[in-house]
Amino acid sequence: MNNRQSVLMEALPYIRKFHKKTIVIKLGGHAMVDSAIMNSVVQDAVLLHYVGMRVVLVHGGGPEITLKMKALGKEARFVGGLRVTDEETLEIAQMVLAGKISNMIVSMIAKNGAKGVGISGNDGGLVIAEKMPLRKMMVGDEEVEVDLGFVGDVKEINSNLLETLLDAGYIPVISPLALDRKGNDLNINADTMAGEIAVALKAFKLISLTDVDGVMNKDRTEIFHRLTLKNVDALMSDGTISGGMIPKLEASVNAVRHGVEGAHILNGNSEHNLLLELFTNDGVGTMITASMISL
Ligand SMILES: Nc1ncnc2c1ncn2[C@@H]1O[C@H](COP(=O)(O)OP(=O)(O)O)[C@@H](O)[C@H]1O
Ligand SMILES: CC(=O)N[C@@H](CCC(=O)OP(=O)(O)O)C(=O)O
Repeated sequence: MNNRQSVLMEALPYIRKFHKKTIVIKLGGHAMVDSAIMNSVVQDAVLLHYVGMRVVLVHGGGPEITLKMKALGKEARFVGGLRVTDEETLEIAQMVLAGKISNMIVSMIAKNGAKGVGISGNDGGLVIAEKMPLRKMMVGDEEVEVDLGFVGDVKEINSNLLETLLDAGYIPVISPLALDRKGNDLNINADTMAGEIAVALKAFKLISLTDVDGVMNKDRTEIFHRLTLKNVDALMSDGTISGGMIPKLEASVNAVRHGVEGAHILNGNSEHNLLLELFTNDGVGTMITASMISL
């Protein structure tokens, strides 16, 4: 077999295993800074769709929201990886996420020959959230409680709308926004949203595309290719994990704990990493599973 033949043959068992399985792919804002690279991610997603997977995209857009805030003279503040969201910030997030990024992804899907449908958690009662309770954080030596504002905790997912779209052959593109039970708007972390959606859809995989090669050790010299829930727990408590990696790993752990077979974190800035992670024996990023089983 030549090289090209062996690459295709290596993919075959995976293509067979993933056929008709649901895969939730989270496109992180940091992996969407270059439109050529983003197009390659969308191409991969369309390929997965055409080899028979049920593909759901959840997008972020944190860096772009921060840019828009700066342009309007507002400073962005994060607590535990979550954006402190006042009314004006919420409006900016809605404009950037649902108004711009979602549309852009749907157009890219169309250019690559499939049909995307852009929705947010607000649509059809997809995601019901509740304003997050006060969060504790350390300021110097002192623990203070911070109100994150219009930031939501996901309480309920009604996946009927998604199942209907998937059954009809569409690729849903979901913005991380939701309503509470009274219809008030909330900003949701995109990783949290993707994890909850993966659980509700009983997805086989949750893949998070970001701007680092995977989960790394404390001095960021090495990546962990395989982690169990126990390993993640240890990394979370020894300070190895910080910033935006916190909600990413919390979402991965939540998904795997509730039946998703594997949560993957990989670099979306390297072209076609998604295909390499799914269809090669070694993969490229970090795979989190309940225990050390081979998938
Ligand atoms: N142990 C770790 N390994 C890798 N990245 C980490 C780790 N701890 C914190 N991070 C940070 O998490 C970031 C990814 O999260 P985030 O910025 O929210 O990305 P995205 O916008 O793609 O969701 C990385 O750029 C890195 O700075
Ligand atoms: C509450 C909260 O933090 N919401 C996020 C939503 C976007 C997001 O999560 O984007 P990334 O995946 O690119 O980080 C925010 O406002 O930035």
